[in-house]
Amino acid sequence: MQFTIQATDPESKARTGVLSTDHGLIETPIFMPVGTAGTVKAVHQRELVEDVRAEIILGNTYHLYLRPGLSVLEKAGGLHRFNGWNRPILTDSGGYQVYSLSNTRKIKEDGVTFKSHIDGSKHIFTPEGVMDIQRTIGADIMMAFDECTPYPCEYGYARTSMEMTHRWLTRCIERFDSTPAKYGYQQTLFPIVQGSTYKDLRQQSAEFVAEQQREGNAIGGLAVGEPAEEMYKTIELVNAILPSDKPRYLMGVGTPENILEAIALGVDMFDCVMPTRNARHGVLFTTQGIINIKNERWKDDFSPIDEELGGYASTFYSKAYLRHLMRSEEILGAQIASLQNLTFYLWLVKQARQQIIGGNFAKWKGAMTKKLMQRL
Ligand SMILES: CNc1nc2cc3c(=O)[nH]c(N)nc3c(CCN)c2[nH]1
Repeated sequence: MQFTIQATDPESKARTGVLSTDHGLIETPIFMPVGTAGTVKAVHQRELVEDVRAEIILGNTYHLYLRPGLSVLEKAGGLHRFNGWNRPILTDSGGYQVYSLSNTRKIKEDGVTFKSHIDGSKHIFTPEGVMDIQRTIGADIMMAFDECTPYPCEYGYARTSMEMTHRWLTRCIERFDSTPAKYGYQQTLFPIVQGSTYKDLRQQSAEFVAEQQREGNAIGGLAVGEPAEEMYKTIELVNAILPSDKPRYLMGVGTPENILEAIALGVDMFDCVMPTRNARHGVLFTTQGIINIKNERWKDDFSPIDEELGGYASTFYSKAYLRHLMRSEEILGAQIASLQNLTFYLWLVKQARQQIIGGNFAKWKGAMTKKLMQRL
């Protein structure tokens, strides 16, 4: 997998690049829609390509392992063949999902035991096991098995957790480097930096991860409730240590403001459930600001959802109509709102990319953030 940096912003750490995989090219900065169980919720593959202009989507080891399960995915020839998405896929390694979904998890040196949130069955995820699972899913980019350190936590816990994540990373690398890709195209492994919000731990973790010299690196353990300022300080610290010629993926982030700030700090890849989750609750991100479409004020506003954004749903349907659908709990409402928010997120990173190329990203960022985060 190759990463080529194209433009850099003179007044910040922002840069644009192209990530080439066996399933095609990714232009960075990029937002990756989350397709947890093999689908981006309520969105067709064709809409993801033609309206959202998504370039890479996420899958989750935890969900796909439990359902549809490895034998179905293997028989299908991997997730790309199963859901028809023939562009790049990144899969998260399951640690975070076990942490956030299964309240019966136990963390041991060997791995994490948990009960399925679906049927209560008992399972264990080990570094080796999740490498094998991600080989079977067939993601172009696989994530190392880590513990997302909870926030806040004592220094001692953060260090112990980080050190275990480092030992698990060594086991992931050994397993990954000694097992073949299953479906004829290359896969790559990204390690994940932890260390909570402790400066020295974050430095240690970033150095350990950089030493592995992998083709891309991720920053984990953020967007877990810490103040935004803590997030930004941590990103700045870690990005000063991670190699600048490799893509940097900030996991689970975030709002439009977080994303623009992190791009200025040198982050290239993002994923977040916010666009799709907020959409299902009627909270829309638009080029004019944030709209809660269920609000009375949109009752007879027949203007398009987001004229400036372009794309089918945003220009074809009115605010009043979408409000009606959401209040009626019509499935179409979730579909339209999800398309709006995902198209917006891809639009946002594309705008950032153009501003970086134009050399005025830092100036543009401030005014754009203010406009996009205002509540209409
Ligand atoms: C929403 N906030 C958030 N923080 C994360 C941290 C990790 C993290 O530290 N490790 C892993 N493996 N995943 C994370 C995720 C899931 C990303 N799709 C996170 N999401």
